[in-house]
Amino acid sequence: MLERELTEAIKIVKVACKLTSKIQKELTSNEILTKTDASPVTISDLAAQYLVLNHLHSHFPEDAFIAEEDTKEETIEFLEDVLSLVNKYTEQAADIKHLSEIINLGNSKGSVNGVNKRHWVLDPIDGTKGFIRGDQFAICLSLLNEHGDVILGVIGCPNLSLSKYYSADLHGEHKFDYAYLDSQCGTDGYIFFSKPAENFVSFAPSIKFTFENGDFKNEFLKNVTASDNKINLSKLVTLEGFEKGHSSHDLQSLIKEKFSIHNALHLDSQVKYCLLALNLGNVYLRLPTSLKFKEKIWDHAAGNSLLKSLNYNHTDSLENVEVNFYKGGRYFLTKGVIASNVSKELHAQLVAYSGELISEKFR
Ligand SMILES: Nc1ncnc2c1ncn2[C@@H]1O[C@H](COP(=O)(O)OS(=O)(=O)O)[C@@H](OP(=O)(O)O)[C@H]1O
Ligand SMILES: [Mg+2]
Ligand SMILES: [Mg+2]
Ligand SMILES: [Mg+2]
Repeated sequence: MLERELTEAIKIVKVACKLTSKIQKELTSNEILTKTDASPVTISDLAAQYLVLNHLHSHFPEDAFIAEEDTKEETIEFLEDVLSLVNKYTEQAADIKHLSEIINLGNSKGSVNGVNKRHWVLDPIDGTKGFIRGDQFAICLSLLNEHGDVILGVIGCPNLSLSKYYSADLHGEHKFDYAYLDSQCGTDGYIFFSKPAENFVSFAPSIKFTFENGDFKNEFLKNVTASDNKINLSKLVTLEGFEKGHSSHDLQSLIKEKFSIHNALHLDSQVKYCLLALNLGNVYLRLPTSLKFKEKIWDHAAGNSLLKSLNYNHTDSLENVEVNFYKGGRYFLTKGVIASNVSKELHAQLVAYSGELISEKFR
């Protein structure tokens, strides 16, 4: 099931990884704009969105798209830079009209339209601030079926090296030799992918993917299973954002205090979900900094695909309800996110305390 979708998704995420990691090293300030919501966008966010949507649209013309970027706010000079980047990279000769049309395919409002279509959900660069800083970022692609269930996810992590996050003291003996896998990554990092219906999650150094007869082959594919899970509760690790404006670091610290969690990783993007899937981290905390902020589905859908495949927990941070990718169209109706690979009982306790803290802070 979904073999063709997965193959094409991996293929194009791999291309986007190559493009973005190359641009990250040479990005200049005139290739960055600030959007009206005060968040940054770069020429490579738009170029990656074009490449991914163009590829998927040509292979799956019936499908709709929800993607983060559009061309409304960009100046013409900026779009011309995006176009020359795309044309140089693909050796094609697209024009601004085609470029804008493809990028803006991502404007679907989703199921709130009452349109029962499959939707590809794309964050062409998740963690743009991390990307600009030279840190972690991810290309996050997922597919929702006609009912809005996440049925496939691919996360490309061009800047990820896993051995950095593995410690024998915290994680004990581990199934994977991360130092060896890292040595196979070159400059392209990792690709994670999953199919929840089959409880399937896998990852591999992106450079090692090859495509034969329309299918991908990779001698380094490593399958992840929930039963690999030997979590030592006294050594839990939280996964939190890097940017203090994106999640409430102060409330998250109170949770760590209450549950005696002494280890935390702060890093940008859905790379956090990848570390959770590998049990290199255990509790993803994303408590809101304001109740006005609406979480976007492209910031969590691909990560949800990994977690769902492993039967890990993925809920709101106010109430212990599963995150939902169709009721709110492009947005979550709920506030904040907590994800974990701990027991359902412990997860419920974490969310209950988080809910108390949030209610108190925003009373
Ligand atoms: N105020 C606020 N609250 C919550 N989330 C916000 C906020 N502002 C931005 N964003 C979104 O954060 C996305 C990046 O997520 P990260 O997990 O990388 O954030 S961080 O590590 O905490 O900085 C980021 O995604 P990208 O724009 O794709 O980088 C935004 O969608
Ligand atoms: Mg994002
Ligand atoms: Mg983004
Ligand atoms: Mg953004």
